[in-house]
Amino acid sequence: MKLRGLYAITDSQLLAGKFLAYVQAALEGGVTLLQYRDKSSDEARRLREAEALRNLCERYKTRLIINDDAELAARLGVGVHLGQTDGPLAPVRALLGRDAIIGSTCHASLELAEQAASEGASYVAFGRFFNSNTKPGAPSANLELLDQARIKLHIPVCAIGGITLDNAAPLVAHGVDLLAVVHGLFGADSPLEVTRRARAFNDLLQIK
Ligand SMILES: Cc1ncc(COP(=O)(O)OP(=O)(O)O)c(N)n1
Ligand SMILES: Cc1nc(C(=O)O)sc1CCOP(=O)(O)O
Ligand SMILES: [Mg+2]
Repeated sequence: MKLRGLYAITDSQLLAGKFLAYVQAALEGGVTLLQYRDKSSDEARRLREAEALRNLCERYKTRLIINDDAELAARLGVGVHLGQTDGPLAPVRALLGRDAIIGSTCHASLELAEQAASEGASYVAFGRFFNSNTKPGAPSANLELLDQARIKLHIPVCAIGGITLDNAAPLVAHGVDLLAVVHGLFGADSPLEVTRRARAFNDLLQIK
């Protein structure tokens, strides 16, 4: 199955007090991948929330990805996203098995992306493409990189960083498969608006 569509990423601060309601609203609108991103060290809460997300994802046939934490991903039988400082990919592929989705942050580097692909990444993520509320200091990437990536890479390409409904179209036109979004999806005033945004991202990607 080729990975293509909206990649919703949770944010513990942004979703405080409305976590499951907003995630469910996004799934209702259509989400290809859901990433549980929680940078805290509260292991008990992380396990509880990740289990709740796994149950929700099963209902909506969405694939769950855990940010940073391969052990938690293995425990739940789901995928993982690894950044450049989150450890090597190959042992995680061995731990999670060949069918697991493993993503790799490659910033604006095709070399990192080719290396990740050779180590068994399921997709590579480039970013950030725009100003990001969630991670303002992330290194920036541009559209030309996506053109190169389309030529050189044979795995799905994800774009991240400040993506909204107003700026996502050029990313799609330059061949992005996955649009990874925090604020542009979950920074909404109501669950209904989250669902509307998810549907609109899918329309941009021509996902039914
Ligand atoms: C889809 C996606 N792309 C990039 C990242 C960033 O990963 P990383 O560089 O490890 O930074 P943190 O998210 O861990 O702060 C991501 N999480 N997801
Ligand atoms: C987690 C993350 N990683 C990035 C990178 O460029 O690697 S940008 C980012 C934050 C994405 O959130 P928002 O959609 O609110 O900008
Ligand atoms: Mg990380």
